[in-house]
Amino acid sequence: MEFYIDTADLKEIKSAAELSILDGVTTNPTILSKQNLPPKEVIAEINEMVNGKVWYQVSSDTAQDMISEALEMVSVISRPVIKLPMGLEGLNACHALSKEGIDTNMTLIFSVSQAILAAKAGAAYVSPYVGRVNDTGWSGYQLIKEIVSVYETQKFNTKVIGASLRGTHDIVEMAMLGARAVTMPYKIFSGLFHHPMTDIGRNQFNHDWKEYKEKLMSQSVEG
Ligand SMILES: O=C(CO)[C@@H](O)[C@H](O)[C@H](O)[C@H](O)COP(=O)(O)O
Repeated sequence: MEFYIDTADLKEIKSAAELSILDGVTTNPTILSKQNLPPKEVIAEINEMVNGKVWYQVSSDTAQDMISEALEMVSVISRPVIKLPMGLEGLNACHALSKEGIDTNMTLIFSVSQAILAAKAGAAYVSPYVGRVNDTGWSGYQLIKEIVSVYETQKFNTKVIGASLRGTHDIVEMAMLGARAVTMPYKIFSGLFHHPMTDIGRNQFNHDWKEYKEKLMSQSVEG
């Protein structure tokens, strides 16, 4: 299962990149708009910091413009994944870029039919927006389950990446439902390691170990 952080914040990326389990960084126009630098510079900096895939989402309107925008970004990324918004133009651009051997992701996926089209267009990944589906009163988990099942039945190679995830539990659900990848805000990523019982257990072990060593020391002094 691949793990990505969904951010363009360089401090967060630096800290996450220190962990060997990180597979890369995903971005979108909203995430990049929070930075005060031109997108190409931000993406190039992220690429320097990360030993993994860097995802860039095009924001042009036509397939031709999406392809040009993608190729410009690909020039500054070692392992690029180009995100294309679901729709006719996005699908055509996905097909063309995939044929050129560039990894693509169809994003803004809210239905199984969209996921099928993305796979047929050659997308390497599809991003169903789990949290946003849940927000509308439908089940994002059910959507993931159905897409994973259809991909297995049809033997599509496209990987499902759970996006718009809101908590640790979402990551566990994605793993259980068969999503091949997840992307999450830094806050969730850094929280995955922690559990209060782990902290209590570690403190207890450290305390007992210290007492044990002190006891051995005092015995050797007495002896
Ligand atoms: O689609 C991908 C990556 O495949 C993500 O970057 C995706 O854009 C983001 O996870 C979502 O836009 C975040 O959604 P939300 O938390 O704002 O609802």
